[in-house]
Amino acid sequence: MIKLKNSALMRDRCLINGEWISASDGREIEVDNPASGKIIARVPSLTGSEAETAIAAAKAALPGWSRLAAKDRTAILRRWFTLIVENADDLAALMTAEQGKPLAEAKGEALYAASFVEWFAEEAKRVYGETVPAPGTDKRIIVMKQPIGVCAAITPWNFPAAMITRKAAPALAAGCTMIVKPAEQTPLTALALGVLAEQAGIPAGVLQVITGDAKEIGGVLTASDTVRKLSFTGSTEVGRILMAQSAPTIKKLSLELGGNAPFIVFDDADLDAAVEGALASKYRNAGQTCVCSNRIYVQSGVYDAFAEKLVARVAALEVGEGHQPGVTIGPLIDASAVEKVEDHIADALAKGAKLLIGGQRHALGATFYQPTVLAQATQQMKIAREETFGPVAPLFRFETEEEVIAMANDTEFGLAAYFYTENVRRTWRVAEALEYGMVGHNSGLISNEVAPFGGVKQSGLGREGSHHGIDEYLEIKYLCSVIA
Ligand SMILES: NC(=O)c1ccc[n+]([C@@H]2O[C@H](COP(=O)([O-])OP(=O)(O)OC[C@H]3O[C@@H](n4cnc5c(N)ncnc54)[C@H](O)[C@@H]3O)[C@@H](O)[C@H]2O)c1
Ligand SMILES: O=C[C@H](O)CS(=O)(=O)O
Repeated sequence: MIKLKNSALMRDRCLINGEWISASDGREIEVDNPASGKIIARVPSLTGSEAETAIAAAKAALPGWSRLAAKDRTAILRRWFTLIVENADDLAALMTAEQGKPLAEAKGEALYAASFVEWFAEEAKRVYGETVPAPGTDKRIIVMKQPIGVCAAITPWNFPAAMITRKAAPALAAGCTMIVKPAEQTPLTALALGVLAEQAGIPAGVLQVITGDAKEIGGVLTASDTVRKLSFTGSTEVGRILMAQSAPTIKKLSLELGGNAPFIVFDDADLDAAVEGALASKYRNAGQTCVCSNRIYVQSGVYDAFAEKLVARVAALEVGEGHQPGVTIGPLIDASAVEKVEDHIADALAKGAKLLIGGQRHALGATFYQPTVLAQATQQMKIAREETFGPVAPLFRFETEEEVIAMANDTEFGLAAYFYTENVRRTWRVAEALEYGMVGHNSGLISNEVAPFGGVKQSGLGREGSHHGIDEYLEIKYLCSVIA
C-alpha cells in the first residue's frame, strides 16, 4: 500500500473528457514496485476504440480552450503548478513506488515537473507575432502564431512526472489539447497529475491521461489525422517507429530520444569538481537518464588520480529501496535492464577492461545492481557504442584534445556532453566541436526548465523547455492584406 497524504491521488482509472473510466472489456495492466517485484496497482488497458474516444474529446475541447485569453490559461496553469508543489511529497511517494528512484530524487523530480508548468504558464502570455514591411504600399503583412491543435504525448518510465509536464505544459499554454500515454511501468504518477489538473480547473477534454498497450494506443494516436502533433520521449528505436507511423498524416514531431553522453576530464580540470560532476551525471536515477554520462574520458596526466577519487566516492553510494533514509541508488526498472548492464560489463571485461569497483548484482537481489567503475575502456566495447542505462562508469584514457573530440563524436547519438577544463580558450574550442544538443562545462547537471533541452543526430528533433519549447505546439500563419 502506497502511503499518501492525499488519497485522491491514487487513481486506477483513465481520464477522458473529465470522466475516470475503466477499459470497456475490463482489461488491466499490473503495476509493480521494481524494488520488491510486488504488484502495487492495476490500471486500465484501454482499447484502440477508447483511444479514439480520447482523441474525440480533445478535439471537442479545442475551440473553447484555444479561444481563452492567454492570461486565463496562465491562471489555470499556475493553479496546476501550485497543486503539484503542494502535493510533491505524494507524487514522490508514487514515483518511488512505481519507478524505484530514491525519495529525495523523486521529490526533486516532482518540483522539476512543476517548474515546467510554472514556466509555460508565463510563456502562454508571450506568444508573439510580427509585422513585416510589405513589398508594396498596397499591402500589409502580419505573421501570427496559432495553436497546432490536438496533440499526443508518449512518455518514458524514467521520469514519470517531468516528462509529462515538459510536454503538457507548453501544449496547454499554447492553446492545444492533449492525450498523454505514459509508460506502462509508471502510470500512477501520470494519473495523479491528471487529478491535479482537474482540481486546477483544466476543463474536461483539454487533458486526457490514458493507459494501455503501447503499440495499440500508439498506433491509434499516430494514425489519427485529428492528432496534428506527436511529442515522444523514449528510445531512439521506438522514436523511429513512431516517426514512420506519423508520416502518412504529416504530423509535427518532437522526439527526445536516446543518448550516449561523453564526459571529458582534461589535465587542467578541477579534479574534485570533475569527480563530483561525474558522480552526479552518471549515477542519478541509478544511471537511468537520457543525459547520463555513458563514457568518461580522462586525460593521461590525471587518469589515475581521477579513477582513485571516483572509486572512493562510488564506494560511499548507498544502494537500497527508495523509501529508506540515506539511499542514493535505487533498483533498475526491470530484469532486462540488469541483463543489459551485465552484458556491457562482461563485454568490456572480455575486451580488456579492468573492474575497479562493483560489477555484480547487489545482495538485495531483485533489480538492484552495485555501482560500478571500469578502467581501460576502449571504443571497441559495447559500452562505448550503446546507451547502458545503468550505474556503470567506464573510464577511457586519452592524450590529446583532438583525439578525445574525435572519440566523443564517434556515435550516432547527440544529446548531452560534458567537459571539465579551467582553460578558457579550450572551453570555446571544445564546446563548439562537440556534436551534441546540450553541453555542460564544469557541470554534470544541465537539466532545467529555462534552457532548450534536446538532441541532434539520432537523439531527436526539437527542443523542450525554454522559450523554444512552446513553438513546438504552434503553427505560423502569415496574413497578406491588400488595403489599397
Ligand atoms: N531525450 C530525452 O529527453 C529522454 C528522456 C527520457 C528517456 N529517454 C530515452 O528513453 C529510453 C528509456 O525509456 P523507455 O524504456 O520508456 O523507452 P521506450 O522507447 O521503450 O518507451 C517509451 C514510451 O514509448 C512507448 N512505446 C514503446 N514501444 C512503442 C511502440 N511500438 N509504439 C508506441 N509506443 C511505444 C512506451 O510504452 C513508453 O510510453 C532511453 O533510451 C532514454 O535515453 C530520452
Ligand atoms: O532522461 C532524461 C530526462 O530528460 C531527465 S532530465 O531532464 O535530464 O532530468
